[in-house]
Amino acid sequence: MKITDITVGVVEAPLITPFKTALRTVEKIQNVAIYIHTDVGKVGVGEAAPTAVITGETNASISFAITEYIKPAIMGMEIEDFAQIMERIDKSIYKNTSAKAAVDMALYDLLAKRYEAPLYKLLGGYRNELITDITISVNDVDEMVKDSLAAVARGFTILKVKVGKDPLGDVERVTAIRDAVGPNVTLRVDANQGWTPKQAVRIIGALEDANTNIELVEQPVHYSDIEGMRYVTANTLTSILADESVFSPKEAITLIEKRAADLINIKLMKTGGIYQALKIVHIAEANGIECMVGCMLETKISVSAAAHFAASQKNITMMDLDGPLLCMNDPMTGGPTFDGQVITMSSEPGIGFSL
Ligand SMILES: C[C@H](N)C(=O)N[C@@H](CCC(=O)O)C(=O)O
Ligand SMILES: [Mg+2]
Repeated sequence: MKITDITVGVVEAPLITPFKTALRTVEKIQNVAIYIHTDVGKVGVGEAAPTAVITGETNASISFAITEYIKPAIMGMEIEDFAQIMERIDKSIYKNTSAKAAVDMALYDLLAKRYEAPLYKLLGGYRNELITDITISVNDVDEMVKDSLAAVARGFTILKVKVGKDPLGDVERVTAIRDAVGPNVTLRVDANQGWTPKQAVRIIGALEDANTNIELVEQPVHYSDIEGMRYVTANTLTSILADESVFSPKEAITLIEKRAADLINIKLMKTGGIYQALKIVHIAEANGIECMVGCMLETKISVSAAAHFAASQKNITMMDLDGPLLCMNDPMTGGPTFDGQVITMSSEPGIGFSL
């Protein structure tokens, strides 16, 4: 199966409510969709999210990287020569991980279609159902409590609570949410780099003293402050999850060697796709570190690819794949179903979309 063309388009979805973190506020998803065409008429589909504050990429940079660098490097290649294609993509341009991720997932879509298997089965097929958390945007306490109660009423049992924008109010935010939702809801806290190491130890300690029973705290400090991550991990009892600090397998090795986190959040937009993500999950597994699979503000196209990856591996024990649940409309038919917190894998070949 030969690659004959790669075309780039746009995928848009207004969000149900504004998405707010310590890093940014977004009201509408505007991502890049890509289609890889082949000589046998099969088409692979992928998506890239321009998360400039995390990956440094924009819509324009993603489209340019794909059409001017990645596409020329792999045009005409046979899908079956998969590792060679991946090597060419890696060498075609430095970083640009979301652009690479879109191409990588479209190629995996084609590879699985070639062998007539659902992608998650081809990758390892560990489970066929996933439970995702849902994000509670950072806002005033009352609004976050209201949003948390609404999510619980919709059946969500795991909330990912965004903090870090106003550190002085964060203990009150999380404590109020715990009081409102009761003890049976799992709370994850994501500071998106918003705290200093000392603030993080103080805030997490206060949450521990208040018996808020937080499952984990994600990326408490600046992504480049690995010593700060180590300090927070060493000085708190709550599990610390690295997100923005880990893009590549090498960064995962450094983080693990320095004991700078207890857990790793893998996102295809950070790794450059499934091929590199598999390396991170295996490095982590060999070191006894469990992984989450997360997403950026992404629609069902790329979150479905992430779901296939997450379903395939035993060592992926946490899912933050709520992108499609935050969108007003669904751009695709077919693929995994997103029904409340339950994501169910489908038996269609590839990622599963009807194109
Ligand atoms: C959408 C997901 N739940 C999430 O929070 N992802 C990121 C932030 C992504 C973004 O700003 O687009 C995270 O930090 O985990
Ligand atoms: Mg995060």
